[in-house]
Amino acid sequence: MQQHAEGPAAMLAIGMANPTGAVVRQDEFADSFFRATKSDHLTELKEKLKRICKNTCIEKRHFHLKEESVDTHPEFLDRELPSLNARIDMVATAIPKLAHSAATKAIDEWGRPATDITHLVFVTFSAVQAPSADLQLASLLGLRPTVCRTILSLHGCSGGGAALNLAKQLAENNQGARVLVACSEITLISFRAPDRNSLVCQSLFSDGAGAVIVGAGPFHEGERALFEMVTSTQTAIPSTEHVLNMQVSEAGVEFHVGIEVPKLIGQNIQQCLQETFRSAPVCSWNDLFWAVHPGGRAILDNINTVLKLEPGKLAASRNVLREYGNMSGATIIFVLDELRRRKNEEDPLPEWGVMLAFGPGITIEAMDCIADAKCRDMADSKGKSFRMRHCFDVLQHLPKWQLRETAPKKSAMIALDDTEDEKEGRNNDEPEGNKKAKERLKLEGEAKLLRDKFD
Ligand SMILES: CC(C)(COP(=O)(O)OP(=O)(O)OC[C@H]1O[C@@H](n2cnc3c(N)ncnc32)[C@H](O)[C@@H]1OP(=O)(O)O)[C@@H](O)C(=O)NCCC(=O)NCCSC(=O)CC(=O)O
Repeated sequence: MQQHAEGPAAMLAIGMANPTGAVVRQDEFADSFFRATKSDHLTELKEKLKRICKNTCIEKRHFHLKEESVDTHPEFLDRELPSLNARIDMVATAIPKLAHSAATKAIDEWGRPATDITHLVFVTFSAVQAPSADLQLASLLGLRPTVCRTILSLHGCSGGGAALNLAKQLAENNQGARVLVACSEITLISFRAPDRNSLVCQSLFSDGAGAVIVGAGPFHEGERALFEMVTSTQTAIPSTEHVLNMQVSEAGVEFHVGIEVPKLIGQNIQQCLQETFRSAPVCSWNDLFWAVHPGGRAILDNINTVLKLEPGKLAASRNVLREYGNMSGATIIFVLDELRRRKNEEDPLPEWGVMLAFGPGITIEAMDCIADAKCRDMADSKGKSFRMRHCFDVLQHLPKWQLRETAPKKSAMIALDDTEDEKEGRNNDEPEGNKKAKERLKLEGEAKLLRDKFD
């Protein structure tokens, strides 16, 4: 395998799945949950959960665990009883099976054999044994025995973002690599009886799996770039480890979600985005499409307010929250799927956008992405002409002072279109050094023209 691929990685196919165990309407959740956990006598807690559920903007959630199965596991309801082994036994087959449903859909859409997958990045917070669900998934899908597997555990809701980030690095640094990202989350590992601190988690979390095929050029005939993955960053908000975390104990996995999570994300999101878009500044956040992990309604509301987003900008996230709840790391893949379906509808999506996921730490995974019809058949266009046009679009809208600061740097990173090379009589056999020097001269010329226009 050669070291580097051609150009940035792209998401080539997406698949999702939910367990068939139970679909619970949010307005019936408190009754069902208190009945299953034999907690109906805790009337105050139940009323509070009902109030919280009303404000989540969730309509229904999918679960692997059926209400009647709780009866056979009294240890799930009593913190003093060890329950980790029973939980692990139950999720050991369910997690890879759910991942398999999502991955099969992604592979079908991709249209190539599963044996062409070179890397598997598996995400789950239920992986507390080895070998784990990643090996089972590889076997269920019939992947090659040489497939390079990595499992990301306990990344919580940022797991999907972290896996896509890693898949981008793998695809870009290994020519010909095709990476399967699979996130499979089942809340059974953390299911427990209600208490004051866990009500918010109980009102939000649900089960689901998402899968994405990631690859970089050269692309095979028929491969389409749904989202080109441009720049990714991971930011830990300092001193917030105590605010959002997960603990594994004999009683299963316990989430701690502090009340200050939405506020902290709101306070730090601008700075995080500025880092992601450092080499390609954005005129207005409203120029982008948004794929945001819907951790909770209040998180989306805060992001909306802080970034002054127009109504509807977070519609894909809100829709996924409404239909499925918070499926932890898998949720961001559902949001990306929702967006790619929207981009085919009448109201076109902006070409450039950002994906955001949040997890323990508090960690923010961010990636700027390009969703554009012209990039879809990258086997022909390699997406280069789009990036060039896009960068100059951005430059044209920058204020004068920012243009002066940015234009030379910006232009230096723009790749030239092959067809432009041909038009100007450039020859592919020309020495690399000559070609680069000519590119630089041309780009500097174009940047100067733009600067002159604004001066
Ligand atoms: C849950 C909500 C929809 C509830 O909406 P409301 O409009 O009712 O909000 P509210 O603030 O008035 O809260 C209602 C009641 O819940 C309590 N409350 C709110 N958040 C709480 C929390 N995190 N822990 C404990 N209690 C909490 C409030 O004190 C209040 O109690 P009282 O009524 O007694 O005054 C919203 O608060 C929300 O979206 N919060 C964000 C949830 C979040 O942090 N999600 C991230 C999940 S973790 C994730 O996504 C990443 C990961 O897992 O890694």
